[in-house]
Formats: sequence, structure tokens, C-alpha cells
Amino acid sequence: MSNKLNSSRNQNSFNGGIVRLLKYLFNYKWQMIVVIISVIISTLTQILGMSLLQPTIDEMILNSNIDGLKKNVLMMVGLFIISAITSLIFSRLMVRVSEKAIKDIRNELFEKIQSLELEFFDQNTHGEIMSRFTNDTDMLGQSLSSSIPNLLQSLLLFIGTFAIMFVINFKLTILTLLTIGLMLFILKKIITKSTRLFSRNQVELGKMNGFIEETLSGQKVVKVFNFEENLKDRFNKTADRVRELIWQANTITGKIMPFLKNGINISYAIICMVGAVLTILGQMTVGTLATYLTYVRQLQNPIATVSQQANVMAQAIAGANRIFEILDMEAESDDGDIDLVHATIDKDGNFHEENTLTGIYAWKRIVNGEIKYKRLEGKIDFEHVDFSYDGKNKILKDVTFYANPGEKIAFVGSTGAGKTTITNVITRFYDIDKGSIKVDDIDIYQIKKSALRKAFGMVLQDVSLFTDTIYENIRYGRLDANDDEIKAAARMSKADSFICRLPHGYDTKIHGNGSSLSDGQNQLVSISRAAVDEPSMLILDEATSSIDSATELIVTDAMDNLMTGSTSIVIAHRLSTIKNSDVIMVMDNGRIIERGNHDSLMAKKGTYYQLYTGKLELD
Ligand SMILES: Nc1ncnc2c1ncn2[C@@H]1O[C@H](COP(=O)(O)OP(=O)(O)OP(=O)(O)O)[C@@H](O)[C@H]1O
Repeated sequence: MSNKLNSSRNQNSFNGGIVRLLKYLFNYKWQMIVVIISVIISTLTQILGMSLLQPTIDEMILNSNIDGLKKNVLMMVGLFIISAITSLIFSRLMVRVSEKAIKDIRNELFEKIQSLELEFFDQNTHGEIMSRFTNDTDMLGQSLSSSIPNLLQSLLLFIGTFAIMFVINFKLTILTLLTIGLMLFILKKIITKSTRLFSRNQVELGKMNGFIEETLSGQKVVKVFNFEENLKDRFNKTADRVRELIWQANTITGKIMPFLKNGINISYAIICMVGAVLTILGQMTVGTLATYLTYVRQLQNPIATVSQQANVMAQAIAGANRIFEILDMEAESDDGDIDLVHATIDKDGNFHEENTLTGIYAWKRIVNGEIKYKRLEGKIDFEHVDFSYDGKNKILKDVTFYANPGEKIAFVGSTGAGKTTITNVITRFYDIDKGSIKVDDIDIYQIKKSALRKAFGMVLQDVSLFTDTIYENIRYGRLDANDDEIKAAARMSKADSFICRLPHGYDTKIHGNGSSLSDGQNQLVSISRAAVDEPSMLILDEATSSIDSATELIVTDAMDNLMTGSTSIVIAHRLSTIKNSDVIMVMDNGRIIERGNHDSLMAKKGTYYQLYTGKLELD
């Protein structure tokens, strides 16, 4: 399945988009029912008000009936006031309902994004994804609140007015219908075309966001390499594409108004003429003709509303379809049924689930209604594993290794050899193509992904810290950890001393992915985060960023503390840190080409020896 976002499927799904949007609105059934009733009352009172014109002219004015005239005028005013009040009710209510629907859509989108495979984030820029949260939902919000009730009212007004016109004069109405039908046909063509252009515009806008996001996050590099001018040119080109598409879309919709105005005026003149002839022939009264012509004018309003809202609606549907594209994506699948729980074991060897760190972790499986537990030991087995990210280029080739509980296994090798990929497939961020991976002799595909990921403590190359306090950033490691447990984890991972020197200690807020801390400090917080859950298995992908040697010693020390007693897989970029590993695997181009401990590999005088003695470069 491709996770690449595009919008080709959106271009023809105008109707589908509307139906789906309506479903979100009708989650607020009662409010929507009130909206619909108000729209109906508002429209009917408008039409009824108009219908009083004919008796007013024929019976009151032409017969000089002043009392009747007063009564009719008062009734007309009353009906129009009711129409205005109900119109106010539905427009206010619609704003509320659409705000709620947009919130629901945003929540669903956020939830969906959390559930997607990593491949999705590999294939789409953050800016492009962000643009669906912001531009598209904003556009949708605006149009839901205004366009939908207006369009509904226009439709009702249109149908109601036509119904009365048929009653007044059948022949004349057929003529009116033909002229208006022609206009609506052309209008639909224009809307379809502009929807397509708006759709493309949103895609370009997404790309522009992606570009801005990359430029912002890479500001340092931009400045160091004096890349500003080049970026300015590239941005200008992107912004130009957006402007051009908007211009094209607006040009098309801009054609609607003059066309409609003139078309309506011409058809009005024809209808006037035919109506006058019918009146002269005695087939209509003067009052009926006046009322009829008022209704023809009245038809102008819904058509004008539709054409004005067409622009907004076209953009909104394009945005909605882009949102639905993400909502329709397949969530990360998970067939595993084995869970991971905290437990204690009594003297008879029975497991008791207990949420306390003093206990152990146990795999939990329900077989035929019976709960079975197995202690998490931390044994890892890779057997003949093949893997590729894109289904073509094999990144891991026949990788076989095992780690016994408590062992430290290190991977070294040149950049791009596939070391990080090993950690990606153990945690099932990506699924392997061939072979098997087992943890405690259980195939990882039988374990729930959440349980598998919980079983591993991870310190990744990319230290992701969030805009929150240090307390909360460490607590991501175990959400129910209390403040004392967080401090203990930070002490163990040597982060405590620098945290205590910060102005607000553990309550200090970190901003912009840890840019207010040094690289070494970021790593220590990240190690504390892994430590707070006291994991039995660890993945440490050493950060490649250079830190000064004093900090490096602290980080190495913290990592060593973290690894004590855990099965650890270490991706090493500095050979000094892995010398004491139980097994060192040397990787090259997706294969393990040497394995053994430091001494045996040095004695072998192969690639590791060359790397260690500096005869071969690591990166
Ligand atoms: N998400 C991804 N999608 C496609 N290809 C990827 C992805 N991640 C890594 N690769 C490719 O897989 C290969 C192995 O990458 P990997 O990150 O495992 O190497 P590594 O040995 O950890 O390198 P380094 O020491 O530089 O971190 C590289 O050629 C890389 O381009």
C-alpha cells in the first residue's frame, strides 16, 4: 500500500465529499433538525409573503380596499420578520454545529495520524501533513457554517418558488425552467472545473508548507551554507504556482457572475414579454403577472447565492477530500495477541498482575479462556532476516544473531550499513520480508505492537523532546511514574545534576525540540526517559552529533548504568563505548560480516581490527 498523499482521487468526488461532511454534521442530530426546521420556516415564510402580492394588487389596490390592503401588508411584514428570526437561528446554530464537526474531524485526523505506519511519515513532509490540519480544516469550517445552510435555503427557495410559479402559470414556468436549466448546466461545469483547480491549489499549498517547515527546522544549516538566496528563489517559484492556480480557479468562478447577471436579465425580459401577451389575451390578471415576475426575480437570489458560495464550497470540498484521504488510509495493522504486564510471582510460581516497578514484566496470553504468563527474560533471536524499505533494495540480508538475557550486543559498521534498520524491525516500525525475529522464543508477530514497544527501552539517535517540562519529558517513558521515580531515573542516568542547576529544576520548560539544552543534556534526558521504565531490553542508537569529551564520558557512564542487567542492543558510532560488549557484530551493506568479542575480533585482524586501529573509517 502506498502511503504517499496525493489528490488525484479527490477531483471527481465532489458529491461523495458532501455526503461525508453531512455525516459529521448529523452527529449533532438535534441541532441539525432545528437548523433544517428553521431553514424550512424561513423559506416558506418568504415564499408566502410574496404570494400575498397577487391578492393585494388584484383585490385590494385595483378595488381600493384600504382595510384589506393594511391587513395584507401587515401579514407580509409579519411573515418576513418570522423569516428573518428563523434565519438568524439557523445561521447561529450552524456556526456552532460546524465548529463541533470541525473539532471532531481534527480529533479523528490526529488519532488517525498516530495510528499510521512510519512509512507514511517517510513519504510525506510534515508541512504537507500539517496543511491538512490547518488550511484544509479552516476552509472547511468556514464553508460548513455558511455555505451549507445557504445552499439548503437556496434549494428550498428554488423548489418552493417554482412550485408556486407552476400553479400561477404552467406555460410561462416551462419557459422559465428552460432558461434557468441552461444556466445551471453551465454553472455545474464551472464548479467542477474550479473544484479541480482548488484541489491542485491545496496540494501546492501543502508542498509550500512542507518547504517552509524544512527551511525552518534547518535554519542553522541554511545560515551556515548561505543558502538564503537559493531558498528565496525556490520559495518564490512555489508561491508563484500557488498564486497561478488560485488565479485560474478564481478566473473561472469570476466568470459566473457576469454570465448569470446577463443571462438572468435576458431571460427576465423574454418572460416579461410573454407574460404581458398572456395578460392582454386575458389568461392572467395584472396581479398574477406582477406576482409571477416577482417570483422570477426571487429566483435570482438562490442562483446568485449558489454561484457566490460555489467558490467557497469548491475549496471546502477539495480540502475535505484531502482530509478524507488521510482518514481512509489503513491504520497500522496488529495481529498480535500477547500483551505485556507488570506482575509479581508468589512462592508457588503463580503470577499476579500488579502495577508496581518492584515486580517483573511478564508476557500475557489468553489461550482458550485461560490466562498464561511467561516472564520477560530478554532473549532476542534474529533468524535469516531479509528486509527492504521499498520492496526493491534489500537493506538487511540474511541477518542472523541472538542475544541472551542481560547480554550487550553491539553493531558497528560504515554509515548506511543497516544498523539502525535492525532496531526498526525489532520494534516492528517496519515488517521484515523474510526470516523471523523472536523475543523470549515468541515470534514478535504474535505480540501486540504496543506490548513489544513497551518491552524495549529506547534511546534513539534522534532525541525527540517535546515542548513541556523536564518532568513530563521524562514521564513519557512511563506515564504513571511519580516525581520521585523520575528523579531516581535522572540520578541514575546522570541527568540530575544539570537539571538541578536549571532555573526551575525539573519544572523547567523545554522548547523547540530541546534546542534550549545542549546536545549532551538532551541525550541525558532521553536516557532518563528510557530508564524510568526500568526496561529489561534496551535499544541504544548512539547519537552521532559531536559532544565534548567530558560530556561524552557522562553520557557513556549513563548508558552503562542504564544497560546494567538489561539485554542491550547498541548501535555504536564510537568504538570506545562498545569494547566491553559480549558480542560485537560488524555490518557491511546489510550483512553481518564479522562477530565476536573485542579480543577475538582484534585477534582476527579483519574489518573490526581495521576500524579500531583507524585503518578504516567508521562513517
Ligand atoms: N525510512 C527509510 N526509507 C527508505 N530507506 C531507508 C530508510 N531508513 C534508512 N534507509 C536506507 O537504509 C539503509 C540503511 O540505513 P540505516 O539507517 O539502517 O543505516 P545505519 O547503518 O544505521 O547508518 P548510520 O550509521 O548512518 O546511522 C540506508 O541506505 C538508508 O538510505
